Amino acid sequence: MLELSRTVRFCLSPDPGDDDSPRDNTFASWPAMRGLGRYYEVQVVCRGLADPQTGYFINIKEIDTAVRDHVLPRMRRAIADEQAAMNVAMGSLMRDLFTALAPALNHTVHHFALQLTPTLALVIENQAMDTILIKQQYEFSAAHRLHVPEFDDEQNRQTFGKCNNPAGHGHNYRVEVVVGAPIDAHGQTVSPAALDAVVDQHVIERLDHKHLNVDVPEFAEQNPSVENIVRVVWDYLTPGLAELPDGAKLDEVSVWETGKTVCTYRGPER
Ligand SMILES: Nc1nc2c(c(=O)[nH]1)N=C([C@H](O)[C@H](O)COP(=O)(O)OP(=O)(O)OP(=O)(O)O)CN2
Ligand SMILES: [Zn+2]
Repeated sequence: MLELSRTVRFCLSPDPGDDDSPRDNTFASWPAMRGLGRYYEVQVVCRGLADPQTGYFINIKEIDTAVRDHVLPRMRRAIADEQAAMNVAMGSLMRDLFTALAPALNHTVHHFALQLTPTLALVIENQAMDTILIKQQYEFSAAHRLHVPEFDDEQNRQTFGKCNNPAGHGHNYRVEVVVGAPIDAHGQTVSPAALDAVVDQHVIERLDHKHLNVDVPEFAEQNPSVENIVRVVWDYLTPGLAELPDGAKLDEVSVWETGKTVCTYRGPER
């Protein structure tokens, strides 16, 4: 089985006057931005097998067309009224978008993501249509030192190199939290603002602008490596998420230590 992912970018304004723009070279987005329109990105992830002759599982242009024919008009209707757009039932909307898209792509869509801001995406999967995955990214800055007290100086230097510097060093850590949130009877789901508040209180407040080895009790006895940080963040969030509406569950946490290093944790059982 192959998984093919296609990103489609588009800009919307309540007035669809830009529908006649050329459809080629859509990397930047099509329809293009007009004035103070809105920018969106969707990711369609399909699963299947490649045709032995063409090597294609599905032509990416078919995915573009399906998104433009089925997702864009629904999104345009959803934003037509500013007040209604603010209160839209995001769970229902995601389910409607998926249900409209799936037959146009022969039901090969495994999941569909709507990127709402550079840091926030909503995801719906074909086998869990009663749940939305909310993915949000955050950042904190912290200092740390990698050091094992049982090692001698040479062993510490060999193992951790410049990361063993006694005065420590810093990173701008990026954290991505993925929460599975049930869609309620009104089509609503956990709001990103509610998730942000939990992450802020339970994670950012504890780690931001701290020296992890000195200020954070969880790292008094274990190294603040990215592997340990991601598990500590998971543990901080578990009680915090109990404050969200019933049934919201932590699905995945990722921590980037640098642009090149990321560690992901899906809990002790996965
Ligand atoms: N398995 C792990 N290895 C390393 C970790 C870690 O948490 N887990 N952490 C570090 C250090 O924190 C270090 O600060 C990382 O920085 P650096 O080695 O500079 O990483 P870069 O990718 O920025 O390095 P380049 O110099 O650009 O290659 C080390 N290892
Ligand atoms: Zn480091």
